[in-house]
Amino acid sequence: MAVPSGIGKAMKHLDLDGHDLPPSPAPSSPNNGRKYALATELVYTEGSDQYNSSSVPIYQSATFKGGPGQEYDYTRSGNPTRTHLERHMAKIMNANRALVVSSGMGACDVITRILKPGDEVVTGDDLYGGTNRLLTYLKTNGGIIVHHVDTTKLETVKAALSEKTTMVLLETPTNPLIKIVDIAGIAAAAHAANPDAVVSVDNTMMSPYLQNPLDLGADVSYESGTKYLSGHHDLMAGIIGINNAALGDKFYFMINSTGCGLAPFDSWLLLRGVKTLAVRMEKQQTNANAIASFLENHGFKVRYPGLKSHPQYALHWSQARGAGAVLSFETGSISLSERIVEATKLFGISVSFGCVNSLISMPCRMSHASIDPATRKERALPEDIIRLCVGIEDLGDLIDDLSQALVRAGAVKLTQDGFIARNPDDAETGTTKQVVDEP
Ligand SMILES: Cc1ncc(COP(=O)(O)O)c(C=O)c1O
Ligand SMILES: N[C@@H](CCSC[C@H](N)C(=O)O)C(=O)O
Repeated sequence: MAVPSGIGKAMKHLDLDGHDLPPSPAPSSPNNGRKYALATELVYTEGSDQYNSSSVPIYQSATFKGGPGQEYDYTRSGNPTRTHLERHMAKIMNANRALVVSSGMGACDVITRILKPGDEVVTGDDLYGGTNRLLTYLKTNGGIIVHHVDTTKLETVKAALSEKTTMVLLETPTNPLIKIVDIAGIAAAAHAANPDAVVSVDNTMMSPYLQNPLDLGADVSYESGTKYLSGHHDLMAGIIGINNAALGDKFYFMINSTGCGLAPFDSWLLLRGVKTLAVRMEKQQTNANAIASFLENHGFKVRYPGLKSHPQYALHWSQARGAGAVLSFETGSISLSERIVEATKLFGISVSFGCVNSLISMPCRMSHASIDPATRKERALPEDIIRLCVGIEDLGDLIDDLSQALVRAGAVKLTQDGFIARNPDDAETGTTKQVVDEP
């Protein structure tokens, strides 16, 4: 079968020792030839096969015949379906090049593999548990110095930066405390401290539909494609977007060397998912906004950048186009939080987010359980925090589900007007402002 026109162009790739490598996906052109609004670009792809197939074929082949000089030889090194996805992702991430790998953590691994013993990393004090786990491993086994600081405070970040800082790793909004980090401010400060510092932003909580870190001065934008990009929790993927060609080549070298490039079928599935990102995200954030207001109006401390009460509301909206669909709130009691989580029906108890169906979780028991309790306490991660990931279901059904769960758990009571009100005096639940249970 002929290689689809428009997919991949042969280019020479040298490995780090200067040897020829099999051809890798070509970087897309600067500015990516974006012609339309983002919602259109998500759907619109150029290049097809000799049959003008509307959906790019799945090149389910490990090898390609032909010998030296051909565009593809082995799927670990490059595959037409993956190339098509990488071109598409580069376009929507405003990147010169995108690389797709087997998971979000795979992307983080590829990026951090450029670190050497003695290098310093500045990162946040609220991070996805898996990212924290990888950084802890690098600190313990790789001789990397990792500074966890409050990245919401530019001065604190500046104090941690130096000419020894080789990487800055940011999340914004952070998972799960939904803290906002000034991408442009930190990128400028990092590059002032060390012009070669690689500023990497984990964009998982926003997706390229809502935020483009490369436009704000980041060197690398990466994310878990397992979340919003795929949208259906049916695949794992990680995406890395870069503008710097040399950095892109280093990352490609790591991907080819370690074999973590995304498989053809998953590449195809992700391409399909990305096409509906705009409609899913719009509906998800409309629902999330309403749910955040509903909870806030009933006395809960809600963390969501769509709420004016968010302490960094203005900063968030200066760098993003929406609030996303993940919010967290506290109840004041671990056992109360557990009862709420167990009482919902539409909100499924599960890790992850960005999916069409709504999810509920207790991060300290689930997504962030790998951060030891002492560190969670030190970093002020509340043990009772509940995270909601809002899907595309009917808003009325979602609010009804949450309402009945809050009532059944004893967190609220129905007033004469039929409204739900907080019930802080409930003796059985003890819903005080303090966390009363031991972790
Ligand atoms: C913010 C964030 N970054 C990265 C990851 C890692 O992604 P993956 O699960 O696809 O490895 C996750 C979740 O797992 C996440 O929540
Ligand atoms: N057992 C997994 C937990 C995955 S958490 C997935 C997602 N990032 C989230 O925040 O929910 C692990 O240990 O990594």
